Amino acid sequence: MSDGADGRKMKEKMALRKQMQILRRQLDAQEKRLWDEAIAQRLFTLPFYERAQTVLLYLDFAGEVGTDAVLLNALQSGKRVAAPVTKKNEAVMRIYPITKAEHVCLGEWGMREPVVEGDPIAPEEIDLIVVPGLFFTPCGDRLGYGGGYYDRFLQSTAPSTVRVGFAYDFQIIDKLPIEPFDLRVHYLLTPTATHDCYSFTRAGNECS
Ligand SMILES: Nc1nc2c(c(=O)[nH]1)N(C=O)[C@@H](CNc1ccc(C(=O)N[C@@H](CCC(=O)O)C(=O)O)cc1)CN2
Ligand SMILES: Nc1ncnc2c1ncn2[C@@H]1O[C@H](COP(=O)(O)OP(=O)(O)OP(=O)(O)O)[C@@H](O)[C@H]1O
Repeated sequence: MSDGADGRKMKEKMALRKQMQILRRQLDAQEKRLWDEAIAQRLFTLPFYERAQTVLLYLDFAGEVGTDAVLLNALQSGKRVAAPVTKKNEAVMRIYPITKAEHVCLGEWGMREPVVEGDPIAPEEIDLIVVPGLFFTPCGDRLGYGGGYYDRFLQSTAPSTVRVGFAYDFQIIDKLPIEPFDLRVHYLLTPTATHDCYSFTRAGNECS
């Protein structure tokens, strides 16, 4: 019986992923730049960004909300900036520093990754994580590509680590199929709104 319910959930997630991958690829380049800038400006005004010393960013691809402006701002502000490195045959996501915006290469999944130099950064050292997602709810639930990379990685971060999602307004929906291991984002930033999802990240707080 539970197999049937799990199967339905998986199918629902796959359909949502397909839908968003198509939608995002149709974005108008100029509109996308304006939206990316608006989201970055929202982040820059938030006290947890100012306080963060180590920031984990995803390096955007395939219509994801752009993070390059955040990368530059964080480097200029003297923060330690890092991004994930993933291998197709490995379930773990490793985090490496980016000291210069140009120190980026293409990884196995076709996404930009930091050029690996020295040791990875331990998950507990990260103050702020900008988490990628295809869909979010206003309560901070998230649907990613389905690799489970972020779900697993977030379990190993410190309780004080702030998770923030970046999304275009059309990526926000009321409800998402979620799993027991899913961790919500604490804040969700869109070009038009800053959602404070903190109260929903505590156990037992239902998203209505
Ligand atoms: N920018 C960015 N970096 C990231 C992630 C992400 O979501 N965004 N990840 C988050 O976990 C990790 C990589 N995870 C991945 C999980 C699945 C697929 C995947 O299925 N790719 C499809 C193509 C998708 C498309 O073109 O839109 C494929 O290769 O067929 C790729 C990467 C780490 N780095
Ligand atoms: N904490 C975890 N422990 C063990 N397995 C996990 C964990 N998190 C995710 N997984 C595995 O990863 C698979 C994908 O999870 P899910 O569909 O939630 O991905 P996602 O959140 O869309 O992707 P991502 O986290 O990469 O952005 C799940 O089927 C599950 O088996």
